[in-house]
Amino acid sequence: TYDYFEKRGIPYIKPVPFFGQVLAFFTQEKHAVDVASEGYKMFPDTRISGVFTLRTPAYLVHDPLLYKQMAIRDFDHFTDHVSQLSYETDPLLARSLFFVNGARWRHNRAGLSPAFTASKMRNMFVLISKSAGDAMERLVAYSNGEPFAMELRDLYSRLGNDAMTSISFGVEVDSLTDRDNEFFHKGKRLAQIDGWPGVKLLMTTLLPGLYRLLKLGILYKDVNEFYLEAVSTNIRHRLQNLLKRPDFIHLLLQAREDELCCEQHEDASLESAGFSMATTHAVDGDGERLEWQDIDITAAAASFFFGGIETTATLLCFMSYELAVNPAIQNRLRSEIDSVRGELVDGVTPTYEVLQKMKYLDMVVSETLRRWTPFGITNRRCTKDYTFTNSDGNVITIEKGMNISIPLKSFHLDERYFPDPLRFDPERFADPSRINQDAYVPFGTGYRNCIGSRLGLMQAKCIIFYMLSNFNIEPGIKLTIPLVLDETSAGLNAKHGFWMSLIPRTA
Ligand code: HEM
Repeated sequence: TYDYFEKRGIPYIKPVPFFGQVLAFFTQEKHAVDVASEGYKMFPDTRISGVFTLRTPAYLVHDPLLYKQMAIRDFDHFTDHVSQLSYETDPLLARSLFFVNGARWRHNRAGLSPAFTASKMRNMFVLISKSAGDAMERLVAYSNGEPFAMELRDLYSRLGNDAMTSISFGVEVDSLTDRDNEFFHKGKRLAQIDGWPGVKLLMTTLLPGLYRLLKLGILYKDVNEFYLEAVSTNIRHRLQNLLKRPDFIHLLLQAREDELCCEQHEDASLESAGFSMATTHAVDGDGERLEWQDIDITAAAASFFFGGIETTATLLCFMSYELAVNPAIQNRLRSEIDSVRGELVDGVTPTYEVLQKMKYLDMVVSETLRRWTPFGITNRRCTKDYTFTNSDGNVITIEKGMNISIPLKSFHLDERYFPDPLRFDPERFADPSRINQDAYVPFGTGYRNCIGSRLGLMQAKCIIFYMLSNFNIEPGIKLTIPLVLDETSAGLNAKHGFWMSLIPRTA
């Protein structure tokens, strides 16, 4: 087994017997993303290297251009993600967009894309802004004009949970006051990517065979049941009372009736949600009509929740950290916020259009996604043999069935693409034409990139707008500087939390 890459002349990390390259994953001494991307720095001149996960050979892409080719031009060789969940153990996630593959993915992606157009997002943004604005009012009241300490991962998880519960499941909750409400409790379990669920999630990509063999499920059983019941009840209620609300359930019900389509004339001025937004590539669903049972609608909503909550909270946490330790950047961003306030009807509530044109806000967000990539690695499975030439002239054929990892974080921290990569510097994005767009991929690239990039960006921008309108963010006493990362989480997190001091601007 272990001579697989040797025979093909492909650089690879010498495996540890039985464990291959992933021993550190089991001992948790290194973050899983870093374990999986270890070869990237070791072999700087290759386009691809070899990895052994236990005894199975797999590939790691080093060249962003090769990733782009696989994701766009040669997409039909790489249509699938690596994980293969079963309906039996993961009834919701196995039906969700990230985890479905083949023809089913194509139909789902084509069917769901119209729910993410700019005008749909603008309509939905009203719900997001209301949810965040109401929460911020409560936070301001809580502060009573005095500075207070707060752990921001918890705060942003609550804000994100409430906003996503509103737009994904059609229910309004207030997790700042009603701290143990069932939607927050279940939502936390749904989006949990540390502890045992995180280990299982990592296993689906690092050790997919073992995961299936052990018949593990990622989501807790009670979470699957809770959301299925909640969404089915919500759907019945809407149909009986002819209710309409600009959220995902409404759009997915339209999809069920075959009424969901892109607007004939999308307003071009709404299109971009910023530099980092993933370009959309139309996927053809082969004209086949999808049956949207309640379980499919619940699965789609749950997948938006699962894919969107932690990633967006991570973006907000690290952005707040950088603003706290770089007060000049924070002040400049706050000045930009104050400068657009006159354009808002009530001087307080940000609109989609106003956020969209805030350049410095976009620079700060884009740089945070580069420096602290929330989703550090993605993957593809080779679905048809693929041949390309390596940098040394060696012709390589990736065989059907092989797994491929794409180290998004490594691209972002590679000094060949981003000089002085560990420095947080929004100025890099002052002139986007100077950014290597193949190497800047926080939302992945190609047909299977993130479907929710516009939503994630607008939500994060909205929340930070409210935060800086009301508070100065300063490092709290319990904050570790520089941050110590939690090596055991499947996502990106601070080991000791994001402890900040929030100083009301009126103080
Ligand atoms: C800052 C926030 C976010 C980041 C950094 C992020 C990043 C990513 C990345 C890197 C991928 C994999 C792309 C690939 O394999 O090429 C992905 C896929 C996905 N994301 Fe996001 N995401 C974010 C927010 C969201 C939100 C808000 C949603 C919900 C609507 C969402 C839903 C999804 C889904 C459903 C997929 C799978 C797409 C497919 O397989 O067709 N994400 N995301």
